[in-house]
Amino acid sequence: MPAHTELQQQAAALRAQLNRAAHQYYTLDAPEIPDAEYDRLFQELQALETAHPELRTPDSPTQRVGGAVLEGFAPVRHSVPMLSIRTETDTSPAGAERFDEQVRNHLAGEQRRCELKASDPRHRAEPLHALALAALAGQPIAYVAEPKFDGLAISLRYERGVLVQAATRGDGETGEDVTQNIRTIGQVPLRLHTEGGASPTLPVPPAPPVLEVRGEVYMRRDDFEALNETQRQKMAAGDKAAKTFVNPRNAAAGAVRQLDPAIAASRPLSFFAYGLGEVTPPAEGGPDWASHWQVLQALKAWGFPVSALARQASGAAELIAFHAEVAAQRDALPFDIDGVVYKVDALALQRELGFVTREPRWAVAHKYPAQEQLTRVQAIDVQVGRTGKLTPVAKLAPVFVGGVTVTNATLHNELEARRKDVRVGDTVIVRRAGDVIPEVVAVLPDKRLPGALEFTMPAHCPVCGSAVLREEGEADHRCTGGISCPAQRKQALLHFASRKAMDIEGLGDKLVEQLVDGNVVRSLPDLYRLGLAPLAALERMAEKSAQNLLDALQASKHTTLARFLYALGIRHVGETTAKDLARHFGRLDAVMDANPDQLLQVPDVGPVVAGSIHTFFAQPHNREVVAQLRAVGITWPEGEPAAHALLPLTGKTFVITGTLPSLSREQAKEMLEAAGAKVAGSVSKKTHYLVAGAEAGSKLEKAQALGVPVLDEDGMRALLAGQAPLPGG
Ligand SMILES: NC(=O)c1ccc[n+]([C@@H]2O[C@H](COP(=O)([O-])OP(=O)(O)OC[C@H]3O[C@@H](n4cnc5c(N)ncnc54)[C@H](O)[C@@H]3O)[C@@H](O)[C@H]2O)c1
Ligand SMILES: [Zn+2]
Repeated sequence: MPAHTELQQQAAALRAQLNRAAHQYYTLDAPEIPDAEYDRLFQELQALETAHPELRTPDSPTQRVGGAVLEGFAPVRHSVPMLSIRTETDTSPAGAERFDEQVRNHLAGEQRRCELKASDPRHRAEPLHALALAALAGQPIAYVAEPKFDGLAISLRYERGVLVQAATRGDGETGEDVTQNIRTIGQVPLRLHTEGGASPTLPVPPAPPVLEVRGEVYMRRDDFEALNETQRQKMAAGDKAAKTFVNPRNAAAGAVRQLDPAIAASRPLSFFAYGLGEVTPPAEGGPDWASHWQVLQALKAWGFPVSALARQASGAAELIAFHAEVAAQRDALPFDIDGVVYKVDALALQRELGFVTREPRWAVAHKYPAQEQLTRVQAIDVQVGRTGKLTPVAKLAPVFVGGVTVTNATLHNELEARRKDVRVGDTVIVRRAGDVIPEVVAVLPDKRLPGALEFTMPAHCPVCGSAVLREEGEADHRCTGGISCPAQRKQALLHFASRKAMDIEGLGDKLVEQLVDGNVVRSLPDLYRLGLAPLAALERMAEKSAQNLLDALQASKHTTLARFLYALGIRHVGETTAKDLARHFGRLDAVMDANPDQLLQVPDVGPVVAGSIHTFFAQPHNREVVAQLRAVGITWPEGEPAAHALLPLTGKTFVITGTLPSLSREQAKEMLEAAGAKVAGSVSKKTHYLVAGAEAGSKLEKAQALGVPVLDEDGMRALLAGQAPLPGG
């Protein structure tokens, strides 16, 4: 048993560590350690203080909630404090059982106090609530189970149904006035929906004079990824102020606690309501809730988003089932949750249970495996993708995060790796949430080993040795080896075979791996030269599946030009662009021989895409691949060559206005477009002709002012028939 002063020092050290982390997290929205690490230290301190209550100090993080009010925000005093929730970190079902047991134990304790003699100071005068007695008699307790959203708590104050103030939790007693920022969140009603209601099936209670709604502001994962992608692009473009966010929670907290509402407005935030603060009921006909579930229904009726996952649950068994069910959905949810919350449903029982320091006794947060963990970088590898993009990947000491063991985490590109300054040997925070690839989000600088070297991108492709290039204004480095690079060959084959490309069923990862590694397939046309015997000789390949693959290859030979173009894996040519190209040019040769100017004629093709297509077909080896693919029998129906370029009105822009004598505007538009013209919605300097009918208004005036030639329907028809000279053209 350590000496007492030693324990004191241990407690003081933990408190210092936790206080620093809490400041970083709550006040600065920039945590330095993962939550799991914080929770571990917190529990260590809690255990120490429980074993030795004399070590507890009033300023201990175990005795307080949240953080300080930031300078610049007006403080808001919460008339009903905003508390924390006790955390159950045992992620197994036992966590739910323990909570149910604790609730019962507390009620049993109260019952014993009732039974004591009136002379005993521990005696309790008023009897236990009937629901408590029922629970003690062995009836399952009614709970509500909800997801625990990973965002930041907000209190919304409505007076006579109108949002008047929004505040953060702060230290639980005093929060920050963030009304301006919260108003920018579309999901937060500015006025309670009391008439008609948000849902026609729910009875809508009248608005109480004062209603405080408590809930969580959060950022959806897709919004978060998009925000970080934008930030990365800004950084690549040289914006020094831009930075990426560690996780959706911090991005959301940073946006809400932002002194400039314009910035807050530009960050995509969402909201879930889950409870109430102060409520002043009207004299009569006001809310008369008996349960938390009823409160949630009322919130929904007033127009607040309430999670569809929230559910009534009877006894520990149903809590356990809920925990498991939501766990199974966790990765697929559009937002982060770090656990579920169980709440005693009956408000009378909640009152009976009351609070301890910073937490209600009637609720518990039952956690899931953390989505962020600490681990060590053992190496930084560079992977080469289908298009030759080089991605630095941190090889990690295996770590259980977000429910799976992670050994790789992306560093995106050299710029990101350097900005985060990830080095071999570093202790880092890894995040894995949902389907997103695990990511190193930050380094713990204190734990860096001496002599650790800064990361640099290799000058040569680690797979094929070709030179590595970074295009002007691009964040990514690329291998210049093309499909001669084995890394790109595998990916090129997989892409070629994929459903939206040549759709070769049965040609998956494992097989491609074997075909390329075994040098059986060196280029795309090799696929169509495969014989039954060598295929059937491959690992995990029976003659039957080999034959199936040959059949699939045979079937894939009849395709469309769009699929074929997409299948070639030309950089920047996705499915849509491939379709546009096929429609525009009709024939493959026309695409291959098009110069960038001609490519720019294709709708939605810009200079970058045009350049990429042109470069691709300028490579002799790519033309060779195409020729061989055609030689092995790949065919598609070819259309009219470069039809538009030969039409009489190609390159001319028309605007149509007013009522034409015999044509609808839509018909006129179709006729013009069939002749190669573009039909625009408004007149500008770039307009070549205005076709005007009766009651032409401002467009006619504008055309006249700009000197744009004006045609009537007959004039247009003449032009289409090639009879009139092109005036002004
Ligand atoms: N990484 C760090 O350095 C660091 C530092 C301090 C705290 N933290 C993290 O912050 C958390 C600390 O807990 P806390 O005291 O701030 O509160 P908490 O997050 O554990 O629990 C209370 C909060 O849960 C939220 N919540 C989400 N869904 C809810 C629901 N359905 N019903 C009710 N409440 C719901 C509310 O915002 C409420 O304020 C822990 O997860 C801890 O790891 C991390
Ligand atoms: Zn290469």
